[in-house]
Amino acid sequence: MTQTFQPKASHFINGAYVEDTAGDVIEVIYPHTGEVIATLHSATPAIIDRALASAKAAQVDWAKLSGTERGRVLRKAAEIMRDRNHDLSVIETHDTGKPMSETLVADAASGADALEYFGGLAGTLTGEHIPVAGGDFVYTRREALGVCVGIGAWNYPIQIASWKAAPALACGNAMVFKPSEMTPLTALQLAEILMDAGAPAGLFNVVQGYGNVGAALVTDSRVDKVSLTGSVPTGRKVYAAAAEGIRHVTMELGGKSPIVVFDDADLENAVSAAINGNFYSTGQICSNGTRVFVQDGLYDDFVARVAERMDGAVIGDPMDEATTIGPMVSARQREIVMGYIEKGVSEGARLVKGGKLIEGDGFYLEPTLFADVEDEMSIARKEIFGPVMSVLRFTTEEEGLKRANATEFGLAAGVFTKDLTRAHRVAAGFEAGTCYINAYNLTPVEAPFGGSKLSGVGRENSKAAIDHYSQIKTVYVGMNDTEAPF
Ligand SMILES: NC(=O)c1ccc[n+]([C@@H]2O[C@H](COP(=O)([O-])OP(=O)(O)OC[C@H]3O[C@@H](n4cnc5c(N)ncnc54)[C@H](O)[C@@H]3O)[C@@H](O)[C@H]2O)c1
Repeated sequence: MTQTFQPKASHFINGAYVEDTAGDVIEVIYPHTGEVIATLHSATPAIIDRALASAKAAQVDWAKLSGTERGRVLRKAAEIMRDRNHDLSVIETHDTGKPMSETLVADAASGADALEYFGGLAGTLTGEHIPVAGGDFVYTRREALGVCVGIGAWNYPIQIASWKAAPALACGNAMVFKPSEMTPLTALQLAEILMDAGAPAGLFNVVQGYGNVGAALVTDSRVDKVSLTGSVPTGRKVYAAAAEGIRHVTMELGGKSPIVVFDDADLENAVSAAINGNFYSTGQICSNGTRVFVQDGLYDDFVARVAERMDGAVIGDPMDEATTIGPMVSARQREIVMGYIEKGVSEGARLVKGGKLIEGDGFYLEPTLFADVEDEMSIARKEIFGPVMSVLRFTTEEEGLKRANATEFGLAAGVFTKDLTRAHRVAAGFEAGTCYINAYNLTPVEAPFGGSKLSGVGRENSKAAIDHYSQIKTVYVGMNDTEAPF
């Protein structure tokens, strides 16, 4: 019998758990067994109203604190999150199906990094002094936006919540966060941690719900900023809805990123990057390098070596720390991925390995390798969001780069080569927000992360995120008599 993870109530508002059973039921399912591990309720209009009202009220005094005082709370929260890492990882593994070997190092751990980083930055946020003609001067104040709404995807629940909350709170904002209905549990834990760290009630609120709850939040007149992590279709809707109220937005959306491997690349490193960039989190990562372009001279060896190393994957119980591949998040997501695998075969790609559904209660499927993939095939164009690697052959640098960029997405891109000048030339040529040279999919909080083209607007993490959670007020100071024509 699977452990259950029923929280005290569905929502966290004004410093306390709150329930309203009138909302639609949300069943939380453990992807390893298909069993229900918690039952929550989607937010009703009354719950949404309470959450926004408490955020609005809490923000005023929070913004009056010094950055150092705000930062102290965030850094304390980072410490608590690290202390609770194991328990948080167990919940995250049950919520998402991702193996403990990942959640122990990549989820709450990254969330804690964000809280610590922005906690440190909070006290450094200042405006500037600008001398102008005649002894007058201008100074700027970096001010909070107000109430920020965060909306999360299901693949990195506590990481996404923390990556949004940390810069928002550091800048003096309050937040109402809506996790994905698929993975609603750990955002509540973040709310508890912030309270335990000394955050005022109402500063960080969690409301559960389906897309309609997200939509209601985005259009409320009390909301100043919306940060979404999700798919492009949802991004389009949320961006448009936010535009109605001229709200600030950050859009972290989908991708179909390329990894370009040249003949002179270190084969094992390139293969490792392609494995991580396609199979980590069972392929459910937005920035995955799902189109692997390999130059002629290395092509056959590369495909053979990936296939060989795939034999080392340990698929199964995500609670076993030896497991490296867990189930897909849901039966539905597995169905979508199986549909793409079938398309890959029917459109003529060479299925080198995997491709089959694994029977049982959990939502498992085999990690899958396609070679001889052509640019126009569905598996080379669409975001699959599953463990499916497509290898494509290329000959010249110019051709490789052109084909790598021939996508509507622009989230990430990687190049593997030992040629220093080529590495930088290709990185400069990539149409993507986050690029890698001889590395892939590393997302330290110190570095900006985000997409270009349809993959999004704005940046998370790093100092760049501050610009997306604050605004500049200009104060002109007259030091002279004011002249008028009459
Ligand atoms: N760029 C990034 O940082 C990043 C990170 C992780 C995932 N993603 C992307 O997320 C997608 C997978 O996640 P998903 O399936 O949860 O995405 P999704 O777009 O289906 O849902 C994302 C969130 O939006 C909410 N939502 C749905 N409709 C809404 C509406 N009309 N108004 C407001 N909110 C609404 C959902 O309830 C959910 O919380 C993939 O495309 C992936 O690439 C991007």
